[in-house]
Amino acid sequence: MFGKRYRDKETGIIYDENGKPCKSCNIFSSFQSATTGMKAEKKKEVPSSSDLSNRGMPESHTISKEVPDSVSFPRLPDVAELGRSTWTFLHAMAANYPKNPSTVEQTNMSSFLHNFSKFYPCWACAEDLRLWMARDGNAPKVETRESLCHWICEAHNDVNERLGKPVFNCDIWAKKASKMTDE
Ligand SMILES: Cc1cc2nc3c(=O)[nH]c(=O)nc-3n(C[C@H](O)[C@H](O)[C@H](O)COP(=O)(O)OP(=O)(O)OC[C@H]3O[C@@H](n4cnc5c(N)ncnc54)[C@H](O)[C@@H]3O)c2cc1C
Repeated sequence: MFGKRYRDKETGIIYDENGKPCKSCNIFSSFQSATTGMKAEKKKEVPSSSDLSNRGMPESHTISKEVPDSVSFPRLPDVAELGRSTWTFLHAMAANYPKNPSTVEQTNMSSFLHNFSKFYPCWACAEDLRLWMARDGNAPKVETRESLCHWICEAHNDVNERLGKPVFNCDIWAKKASKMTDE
């Protein structure tokens, strides 16, 4: 089914408009089996909360009210863990942004990035990002997928520079990143 994004209800695999499995929407193993022509294991149905009651079940099947020790509890990430996950998200978002976005999509992306710079959980990082964005020529470049990939790379480089880390060549990065969904 080309020209349209869709979910294959039978396999659970999600496809992009180019007819290829969406790299950012699937678990890597499902993606691999789809590209090698194997049929992915059908996703198991998640029981609804009403199915989870113990009504009519033998005692051995009753659901414990206690949380098992193996469950890890939510905790706040540190700046590096948060940063790595966030850069992964931002670069992936740019690589999946429309190649030729509509005016509405451009406005929405620009608003998202301005709001992101207000709510990023490391407030000090967010403050620096807002200062960087306010400088001449640093407003979000949302006109095309490639321009957005370039802009996120430049934003990342600004932090890299401040932290004394190597910087990327954003011209090369943006060309590569904006074609990742076509590979
Ligand atoms: C908006 C924002 C602001 C931040 N501000 C601060 C701060 O002020 N102080 C602080 O200590 N930390 C800050 N961080 C976190 C910091 O950027 C790093 O994420 C963290 O230090 C972990 O670094 P890392 O070496 O694992 O690689 P990361 O910088 O997290 O990068 C992950 C991977 O991305 C790739 N990469 C690197 N640069 C680029 C680029 N320009 N374009 C494309 N890919 C690239 C590399 O392969 C790298 O391994 C910030 C994070 C964000 C998202």
